[in-house]
Amino acid sequence: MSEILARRGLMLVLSSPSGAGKTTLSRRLLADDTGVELSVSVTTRKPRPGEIDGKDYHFIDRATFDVMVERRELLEWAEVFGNCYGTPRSAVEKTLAGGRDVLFDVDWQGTQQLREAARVDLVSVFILPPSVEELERRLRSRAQDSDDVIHGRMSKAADEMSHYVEYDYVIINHEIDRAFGELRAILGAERLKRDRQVGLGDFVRTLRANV
Ligand SMILES: Nc1nc2c(ncn2[C@@H]2O[C@H](COP(=O)(O)OP(=O)(O)O)[C@@H](O)[C@H]2O)c(=O)[nH]1
Ligand SMILES: Nc1ncnc2c1ncn2[C@@H]1O[C@H](COP(=O)(O)OP(=O)(O)O)[C@@H](O)[C@H]1O
Repeated sequence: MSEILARRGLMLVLSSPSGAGKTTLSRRLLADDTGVELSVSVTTRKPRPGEIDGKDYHFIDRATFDVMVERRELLEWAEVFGNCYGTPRSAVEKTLAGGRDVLFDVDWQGTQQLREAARVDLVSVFILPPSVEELERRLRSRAQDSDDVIHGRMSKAADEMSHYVEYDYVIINHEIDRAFGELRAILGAERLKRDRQVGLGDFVRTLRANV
């Protein structure tokens, strides 16, 4: 019985306009698959009701954020909707080295920076809403943002959605179970890519030697 081959961890990025469903999909994937670890971002945004410091985000002040940028402790960072967000470098490198996959919920600016830093490890997925009306309905149903914030995020949605062309895969989130099945299919296929399976050459040589 051959042991399960080791593999190199991949960087799975989910981006979408606010309200399209990336947090919902991320939480389901983390609950469903122990091989995936969330990259917990730092942000200067204030916590929303129910958000847990250290789990959803590391909530920090602007001065601390700027120090992390200066010390190059962030793999990428961006200003989004007037708040700063960034990916701490050390946790990502540790998870990838352990052969586990890292899940990122970052905007198109962060995805561009991650692609420049680690193109071969990156798998990028853009989540689209089924309609603008449904997007706004979901933002309002989430009831985590004020009317002003919702208006601001809707006004940015058109520009954000124009960046779908930069992503490897696109999921239209009509219904959450179907969208989650599609996300799992993408991850499953990407994990089986030949150049991510460490030790495949030796395994095949052994097979061929025993014919
Ligand atoms: N570049 C970058 N973007 C991030 C990071 N964390 C979150 N974001 C993005 O910032 C935007 C706002 O996130 P958030 O305030 O949680 O609102 P949400 O989109 O409604 O969930 C979203 O597009 C996120 O993908 C990060 O570490 N880096
Ligand atoms: N397919 C869907 N159908 C209906 N509601 C959805 C669907 N996907 C997500 N939602 C809901 O829409 C709201 C926004 O989803 P969320 O995951 O927070 O979006 P994002 O992280 O992209 O801003 C949440 O209340 C979530 O439960």
